[in-house]
Amino acid sequence: MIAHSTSESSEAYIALGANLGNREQTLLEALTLLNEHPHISVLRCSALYETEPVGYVDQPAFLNMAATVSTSLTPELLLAELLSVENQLGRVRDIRWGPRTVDLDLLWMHGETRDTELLQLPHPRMGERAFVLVPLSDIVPQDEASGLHTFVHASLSVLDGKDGIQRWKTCNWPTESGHSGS
Ligand SMILES: Nc1ncnc2c1ncn2[C@@H]1O[C@H](COP(=O)(O)OP(=O)(O)OP(=O)(O)O)[C@@H](O)[C@H]1O
Ligand SMILES: Nc1nc2c(c(=O)[nH]1)N=C(CO)CN2
Repeated sequence: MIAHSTSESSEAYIALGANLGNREQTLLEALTLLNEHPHISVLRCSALYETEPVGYVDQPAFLNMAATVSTSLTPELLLAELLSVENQLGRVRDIRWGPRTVDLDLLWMHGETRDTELLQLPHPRMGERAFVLVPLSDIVPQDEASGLHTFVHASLSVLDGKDGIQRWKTCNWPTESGHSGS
């Protein structure tokens, strides 16, 4: 039998990015849609950061943020929900690392590792990306026993710096929660 969810909840960390359309509204709407899932609760969100594109540079600036969720879903089903929210919000996949209405990456999940084509966990590129680490550092608690706090700060200290990352706005979700289409 395939396990769809466990009786216990785990914390998971998600990176969000957008550089097409109304970037802020799309990110907030992504949080709203995730939170509407019966087995996902959004617990914390970082500030919104405006970031220069990395990888494929000929594209508009991104807004990036990070969020903590509590979920009883397996990592595979949480990823499926992230991909579903991307699709609901109009994500089209064409250029690798290219422009997108929204990108939701599963960064880390308590006690879980995966190394399949579908899902790599922890996210293999998170330690190289200031646009992920800076928002994540807003929401990873200092007393976090998993080592994630240490990982985030150690990775940030060896990156060239935080150039191209500007704190843009405090996240007011759920007060300003975007529209979920209803
Ligand atoms: N931890 C993960 N989070 C999100 N997607 C993942 C993860 N591990 C593997 N994937 C797979 O990667 C595929 C491509 O994801 P996506 O198009 O968002 O990549 P990208 O954001 O362009 O690049 P990157 O993977 O470098 O962030 C997804 O369909 C998913 O199956
Ligand atoms: N600044 C920034 N650059 C990127 C981003 C992103 O979210 N922010 N996402 C990418 C593919 O995951 C590629 N490059």
